[in-house]
Amino acid sequence: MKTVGVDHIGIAVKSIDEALKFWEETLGIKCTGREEVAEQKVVTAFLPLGGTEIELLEPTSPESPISKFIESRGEGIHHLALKVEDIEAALKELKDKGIRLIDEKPRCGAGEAKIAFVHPKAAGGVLLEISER
Ligand SMILES: C[C@@H](C(=O)O)C(=O)SCCNC(=O)CCNC(=O)[C@H](O)C(C)(C)COP(=O)(O)OP(=O)(O)OC[C@H]1O[C@@H](n2cnc3c(N)ncnc32)[C@H](O)[C@@H]1OP(=O)(O)O
Ligand SMILES: [Co+2]
Repeated sequence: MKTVGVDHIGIAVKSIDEALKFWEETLGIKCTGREEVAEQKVVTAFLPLGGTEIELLEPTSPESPISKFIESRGEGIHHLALKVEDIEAALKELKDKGIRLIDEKPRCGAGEAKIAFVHPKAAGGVLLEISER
């Protein structure tokens, strides 16, 4: 599986506006845009930083995975996304290795990326996203 870098770090927040007061105003990291990803029940805000990005994730409904995460664990780091060259090949390789996958097929992510999640139990407690842009 060819991973080519950290695509982004996903951070669960109750309110992107609220969170930007810290990430933009206090730290000076600029938000380059927001995008709703309806399938994931989130609005995302991306803040490019040194070749990777911070992805702020705000839930759009109580059924959103982000709502559940915040309810049980509070706001904070939600997932790590690795950039891969070929997500189909990566998923096949992980499946062949018996790695527990949340998504066996890629789904639509922000910025027209193809994304898929590996279960946290298979990644040492980290929710791992793989992303092909
Ligand atoms: C827009 C897009 C993009 O970048 O383009 C995105 O990022 S979308 C980002 C939002 N979408 C997603 O997260 C989709 C993938 N996530 C999921 O399918 C779900 O959230 C799961 C990760 C399967 C968790 O589901 P759920 O909360 O219903 O199950 P659960 O509470 O029983 O959790 C199962 C076990 O995983 C742990 N767990 C849950 N969420 C976790 C997380 N974010 N990081 C690490 N561990 C986590 C729980 O503590 C529990 O462990 P214990 O049993 O030890 O207590
Ligand atoms: Co993500």
